[in-house]
Amino acid sequence: MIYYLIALFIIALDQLTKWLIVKNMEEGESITVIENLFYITSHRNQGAAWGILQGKMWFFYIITIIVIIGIVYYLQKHAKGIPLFSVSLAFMLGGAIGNFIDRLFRKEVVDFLNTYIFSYDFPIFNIADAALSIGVVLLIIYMIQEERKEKKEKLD
Ligand SMILES: CCC[C@@H]1OC(=O)[C@@H](C)C[C@H](C)CCCCC(=O)CCC[C@@H](CC)/C=C\C=C(/COC)CC[C@@H](O)[C@@H](O)C[C@H](O)CNC1=O
Repeated sequence: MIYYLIALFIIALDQLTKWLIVKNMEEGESITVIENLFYITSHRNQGAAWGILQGKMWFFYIITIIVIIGIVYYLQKHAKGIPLFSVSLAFMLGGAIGNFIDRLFRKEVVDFLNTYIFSYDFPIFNIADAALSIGVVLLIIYMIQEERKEKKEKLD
């Protein structure tokens, strides 16, 4: 149950930040937070990561609904009592729903986190993308841990 609250918190934070950007900034406007490192740039994306599949909203609706159903199923059936697994799913659930709300009501996704750390042209993203990516990373860590545990049990 607590994990749905984590997802809800992520959705609220994501939608609040996107609302602030839409309300207070023109598209394309950029605010320097840390010179050459981090900017807040108001940006819109009708596609997925790196702007792939521009405008294919139906495709995104279908994929996102499948992703959401899959996450809830795993949260209920397989992740009970496994905090790391549940948190990774909660982060992905929050992120997926956050962008889903944008795609439903805005027909595009609001992005504003503009960093130059990862690589020069790292795309501008939002809280939902960050939550999704963190969820993916946590899931990979969990799966590696599981792998090691199984190997160890086989050796014992
Ligand atoms: C993060 C998933 C993207 C997110 O997927 C979603 O919504 C899901 C729920 C629905 C998609 C239709 C399905 C996933 C497609 C797979 C994909 O895309 C490969 C992702 C790799 C990823 C590692 C997990 C790397 C990193 C990306 C970025 C930022 O990472 C911090 C760049 C974000 C900017 O291009 C920004 O403009 C994107 C815009 O906000 C719309 N966002 C989406 O489509």
